[in-house]
Amino acid sequence: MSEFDIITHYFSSLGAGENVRLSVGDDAAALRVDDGFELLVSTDTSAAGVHFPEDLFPEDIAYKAVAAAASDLAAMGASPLGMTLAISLPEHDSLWLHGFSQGLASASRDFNLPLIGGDTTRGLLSMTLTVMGQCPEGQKLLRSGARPTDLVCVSGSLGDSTFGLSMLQGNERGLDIDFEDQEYLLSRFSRPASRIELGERLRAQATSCIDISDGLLADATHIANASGCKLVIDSALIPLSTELVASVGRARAIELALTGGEDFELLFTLPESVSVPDHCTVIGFAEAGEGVLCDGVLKRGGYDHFH
Ligand SMILES: Nc1ncnc2c1ncn2[C@@H]1O[C@H](COP(=O)(O)OP(=O)(O)OP(=O)(O)O)[C@@H](O)[C@H]1O
Ligand SMILES: Cc1ncc(C[n+]2csc(CCOP(=O)(O)O)c2C)c(N)n1
Ligand SMILES: [Mg+2]
Repeated sequence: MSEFDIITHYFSSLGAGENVRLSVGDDAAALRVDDGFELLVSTDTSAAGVHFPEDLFPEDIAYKAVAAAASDLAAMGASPLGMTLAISLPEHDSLWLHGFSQGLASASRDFNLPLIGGDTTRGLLSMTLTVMGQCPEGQKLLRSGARPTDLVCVSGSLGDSTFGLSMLQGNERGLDIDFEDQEYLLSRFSRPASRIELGERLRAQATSCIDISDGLLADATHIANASGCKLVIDSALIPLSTELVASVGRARAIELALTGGEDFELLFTLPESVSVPDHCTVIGFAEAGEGVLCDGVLKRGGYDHFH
């Protein structure tokens, strides 16, 4: 199969969407942005051995890569318009590519991101997704707007994904974990959610927002630094899944939530007057100062590619 056969066979049928004017097949794609909206663009790489174990199911590799990229649109309060995929493949493996394109199709549907273009090359397994979304002018969510007295909130539950990865890597064999809990925790790593609807709901309400990709402490530090204030967090308030607590106990679950990363939940600040959305939890507040104070101690930590 040639490069162009691969594109035609696996990557050319997911490109239709409400705002897509021109899709796969030309030298560039064209998207329409609605009147009064602005275009938001974000790009994310997923590399074998760095973002996923090489032997993860290809369906999950694709799904996770799209979810991780879509999560940055959610963090900005953007509504999805489309995505491009630059993929490098070590070889032509039709079984692998079939699975990959199935996962890509599911994620494209779930996150409302038509695949409008890309690039296909030979190389170490890696994919770079560029996602595009739109937001009414002036309503996008930034990291920089948190103000003293704002509430610090987080969606969903934290820590599941990093523990799911640890299970996949065979590090948790000593634990006796219920089969359904295992399934849930693994899926939180390989099929993460992306909180697009929550991001849209937070437009013009949240004073700051970020998605949790590097871990709660690291991403809270990004909000604190960008906003020029301190975030005060009570670890006892961090939302944890019953599955994670049943598997590792509360103390380790909190540690995983603080530093694990790839939960792809939203961390945001709200003025006290705004009601907290469903499935979100208040874990602290903002005050004058700098850094992240967790249980009375200034803390840092989380995932860093070069540490
Ligand atoms: N090589 C680069 N060239 C230009 N800008 C970059 C580069 N790498 C990162 N950035 C920009 O730096 C900022 C912070 O990037 P970072 O990767 O920490 O955020 P993110 O995209 O939310 O993270 P994640 O990759 O976990 O989703 C973003 O605005 C990003 O676009
Ligand atoms: C095989 C394997 N080892 C480790 C990890 C954990 N991991 C990789 S990147 C990242 C943060 C976000 O990255 P980025 O900032 O590039 O989006 C985390 C928590 C993984 N997913 N797979
Ligand atoms: Mg992000």
